[in-house]
Amino acid sequence: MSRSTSVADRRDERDGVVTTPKIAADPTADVRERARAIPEAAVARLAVYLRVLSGMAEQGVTTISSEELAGAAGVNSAKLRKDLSYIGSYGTRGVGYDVEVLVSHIERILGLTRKHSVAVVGIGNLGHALANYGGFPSRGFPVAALFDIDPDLTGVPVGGIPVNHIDDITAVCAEREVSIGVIATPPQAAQAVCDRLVSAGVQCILNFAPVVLQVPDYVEVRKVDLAVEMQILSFHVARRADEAAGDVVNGVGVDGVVIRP
Ligand SMILES: NC(=O)c1ccc[n+]([C@@H]2O[C@H](COP(=O)([O-])OP(=O)(O)OC[C@H]3O[C@@H](n4cnc5c(N)ncnc54)[C@H](O)[C@@H]3O)[C@@H](O)[C@H]2O)c1
Repeated sequence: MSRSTSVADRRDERDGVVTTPKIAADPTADVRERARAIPEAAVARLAVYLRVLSGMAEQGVTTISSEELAGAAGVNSAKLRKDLSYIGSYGTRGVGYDVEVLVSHIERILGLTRKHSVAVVGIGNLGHALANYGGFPSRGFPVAALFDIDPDLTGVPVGGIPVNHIDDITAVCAEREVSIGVIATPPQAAQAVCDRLVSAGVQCILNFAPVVLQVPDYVEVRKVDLAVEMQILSFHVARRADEAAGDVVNGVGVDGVVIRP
């Protein structure tokens, strides 16, 4: 009995809905179809669920309720159930989700069934930290190549990998089958580095430099900006303070207690 389809079938029975299970002739086409329909924010949350579930699997946990998983991932359980419905995982009432099955569903949707070799370009403060971080390989992203323009860094091992000169980027990326390029150069060098990565056949770019990159349509770019994250935090703190002040003005204390004049 296939665990994933039986879980979905049981949900249909529970809800009194009779459906003919859709069996895709090509199972990978089904995964691609589902993946296209998932909102971007849900994709980010799926990655968080995967991290939590992988940690639980390592501790020997075999099933988990939506409330437990939602709590550990920091979302509410309605949102979690909605997110997991995008990938066709519904869980079983009273039992929850099979951790192993859910991990493999999410991995398939996120395209993690094969490894993605990573190249880091710009081996300064940030590049050193990324190259030395041991957490990427275990999650399917081995760091395979490092590049810098500084000739003094060429050949110097960082995190066990010798730095290559940026001029060798095409040959090294092809040889090591790099599929993700991480840009950790100063902003003024980032576009040229991006162009070189794209010419070398890299179609996924993670950009840490504070600059908007121009890329062809077939290239995916994600920008990481910790300052923006902090600005968002600051916005939420300010809004909460404004709301609390407004409540006091309107005669309601922060804990919902009515304040009498
Ligand atoms: N996104 C974030 O939250 C975040 C946080 C910290 C830093 N940054 C950004 O990351 C980048 C790196 O910061 P850092 O502190 O590590 O800088 P850094 O000056 O320590 O290192 C930059 C490295 O890039 C190399 N470099 C310069 N031009 C290059 C080129 N054309 N090709 C290859 N390598 C080249 C330099 O030789 C140097 O080793 C900056 O753009 C910075 O603004 C972003």
